[in-house]
Amino acid sequence: MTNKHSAKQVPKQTVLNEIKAPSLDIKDASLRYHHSEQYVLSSLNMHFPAAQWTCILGRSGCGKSSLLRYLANLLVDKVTWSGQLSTSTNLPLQNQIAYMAQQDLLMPWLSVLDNVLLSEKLSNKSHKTGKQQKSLHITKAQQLLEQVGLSDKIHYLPQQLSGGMRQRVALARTLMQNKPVVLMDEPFSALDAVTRYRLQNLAHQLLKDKTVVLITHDPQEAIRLANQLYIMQGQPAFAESLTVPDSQIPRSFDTQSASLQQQILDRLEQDYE
Ligand SMILES: Nc1ncnc2c1ncn2[C@@H]1O[C@H](COP(=O)(O)OP(=O)(O)OP(=O)(O)O)[C@@H](O)[C@H]1O
Repeated sequence: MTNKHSAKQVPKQTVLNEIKAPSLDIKDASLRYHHSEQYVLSSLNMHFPAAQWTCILGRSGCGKSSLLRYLANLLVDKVTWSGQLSTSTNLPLQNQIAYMAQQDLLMPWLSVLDNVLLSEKLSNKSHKTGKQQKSLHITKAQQLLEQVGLSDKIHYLPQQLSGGMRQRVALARTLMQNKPVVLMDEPFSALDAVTRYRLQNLAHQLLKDKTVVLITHDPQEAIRLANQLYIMQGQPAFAESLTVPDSQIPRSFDTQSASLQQQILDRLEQDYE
């Protein structure tokens, strides 16, 4: 077991996208932003099973993004964290993670294609990549853009796209990274219902072997995709696990999922009282 973002070095030759997806465990954790007296998270216990989808729901402002950003190593020097964060592999977590933020974070001066290729380009700067490898990356990026329905927009700049299209570019960029752990913060929120439905299916198919943590405000989305479902509630927030139906994912809506949806809404409503 490895403790959180440990300084252990990954061997240079290690190809991260070939690493088996790890499970993640959080034990009795708390998180507080520096310059704030309030804890955002407290007594947090969560288990993200290897190669499965964990969905997290919770009232706006309860700390879901803070948790994901901490896991993505984006809150260094900004928060005080206590508690245990461990993974089932002996590798630093930060090298295993692809993170898709709530805002698409696309580079405005880069084309859609170059935005999707960005992480490859950055890593190519440190590891020399041959022409053949580069052209494989471009083909893969084009395929992903086709799968998210943007093959006719690959040379557009982000400002020429709608919010939902930008979200699809961000999804393609996340898939392109091919990391064993994928953290997604409301990845489908700006999409129309049918595009959302299709991209949920696509993401599920393409992220089959990954450990996925997905934040959503949509109970139906969580029910469709979750192997494991948490509701974060309280202030500071803790996480409660809810049992999901033992059915194939992505789930179709049936009486069992309707009853889970009611349970989720009841829990969420309680948190506003
Ligand atoms: N950089 C920061 N410094 C101080 N406090 C912060 C910072 N970022 C977030 N917070 C506070 O942490 C709490 C949790 O915010 P967070 O964005 O994690 O919530 P959330 O559950 O993701 O909300 P939403 O569903 O609206 O995205 C909020 O009270 C917020 O004001």
